[in-house]
Amino acid sequence: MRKPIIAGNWKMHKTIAEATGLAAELAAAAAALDDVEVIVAPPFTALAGVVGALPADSALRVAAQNCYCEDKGAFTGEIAPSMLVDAGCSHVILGHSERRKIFGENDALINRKVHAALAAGLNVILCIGETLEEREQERMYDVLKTQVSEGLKGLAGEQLARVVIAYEPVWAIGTGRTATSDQAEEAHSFVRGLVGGLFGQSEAEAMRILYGGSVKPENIDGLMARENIDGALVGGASLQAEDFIRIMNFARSG
Ligand SMILES: O=C[C@H](O)COP(=O)(O)O
Repeated sequence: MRKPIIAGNWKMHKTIAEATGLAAELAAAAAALDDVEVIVAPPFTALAGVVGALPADSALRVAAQNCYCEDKGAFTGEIAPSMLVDAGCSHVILGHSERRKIFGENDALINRKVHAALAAGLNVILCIGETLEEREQERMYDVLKTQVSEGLKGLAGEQLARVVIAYEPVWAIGTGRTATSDQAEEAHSFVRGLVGGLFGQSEAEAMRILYGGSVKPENIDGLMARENIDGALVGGASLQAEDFIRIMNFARSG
């Protein structure tokens, strides 16, 4: 039985005060849910503040939205995985489609980041997903296959256990156009099969695969009801406590 994960990606939103306030509200709600793992990903500037505002035994975990693949050095503007650990993060999101598209990150760089993050002791949420054009050209399976095999390249089984995959069809992100639960289940089942082929059946069965793309309180239960959907990576609806708490609660009952 895979424990569901509900993760909120706050992207480039929230001051330190706003982030710590929201995190405190979410932590109180997460404390009542021992059957769902809840993660929030504030912007870099708010990470230490959010961690510091949480009780020591908080059920709410904190992720960064990105990191670099080196531990230190002359990399102006970048953040090392060890710095995220120092700030109190347990997770890092890597390979988000906004990083791929806007900042030109490719699978090779993302794979280096995955290795560096795991080596520093972080858990990784690896994002994958096809664009609308790739789907319409029936290249979706090829794209997912490349992103999974290149993103996870060279990992050992112990490392894979600290990786979560987030399937986020790019056409569903921030558009209000959620993938149907059939579309999402089809992609998740394909991704689980890929992981099985690369690492083995039991590793694939243990892997949590999250869906992301316009997840809301109104559609989370239909998604969570599907066999291969183990939670959600939520953008817009994670920015206010009420919606995100509703999503967390649906994930429990789903
Ligand atoms: O990381 C989260 C995704 O990009 C989904 O964002 P969204 O829920 O605003 O569509």
